[in-house]
Amino acid sequence: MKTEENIAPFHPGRYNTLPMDEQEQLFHKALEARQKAYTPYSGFKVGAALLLDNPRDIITGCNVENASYGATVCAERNALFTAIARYGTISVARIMVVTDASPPAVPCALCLQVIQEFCPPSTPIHLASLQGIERTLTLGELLPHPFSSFS
Ligand SMILES: O=c1ccn([C@H]2C[C@H](O)[C@@H](CO)O2)c(=O)[nH]1
Ligand SMILES: [Zn+2]
Repeated sequence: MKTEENIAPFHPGRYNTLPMDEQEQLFHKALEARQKAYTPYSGFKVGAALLLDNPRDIITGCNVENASYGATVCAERNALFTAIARYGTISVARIMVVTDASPPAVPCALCLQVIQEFCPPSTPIHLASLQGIERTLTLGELLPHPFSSFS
């Protein structure tokens, strides 16, 4: 698998490093989740894996489409809602998103908006193809100006 170190857009030292075996585990969990995606309409399968702190756990999600297209749920939101349903309060250390696209797909703005409800802007989001991580950006880089009804 590709490691962050050999990917140009990733600058080593920008993020707390994750031991390679944990990074690989997160990637494989996201890949596994992706295989369960229900995508009869787009055929575009997405897997997401959240690495949680306290307790340390990995929660995954896949996209689930619907004949009423707007009822589709993305993999990232599915994973996040699953984590909240399980634990209530969560602390997300990082997020892995896997698709078969290279260059890698970026989470949609709806997902980013939902992620920012529960995660700080410093949260690393790994964007992976089937070969491994291709890019890592923070939530704040991907969504610098989230909607807030209080701003
Ligand atoms: O952030 C995103 C964007 C899209 N999709 C899914 C929804 C749909 O099933 C397919 C095509 O848009 O990709 C995700 O899972 N995550
Ligand atoms: Zn989305």
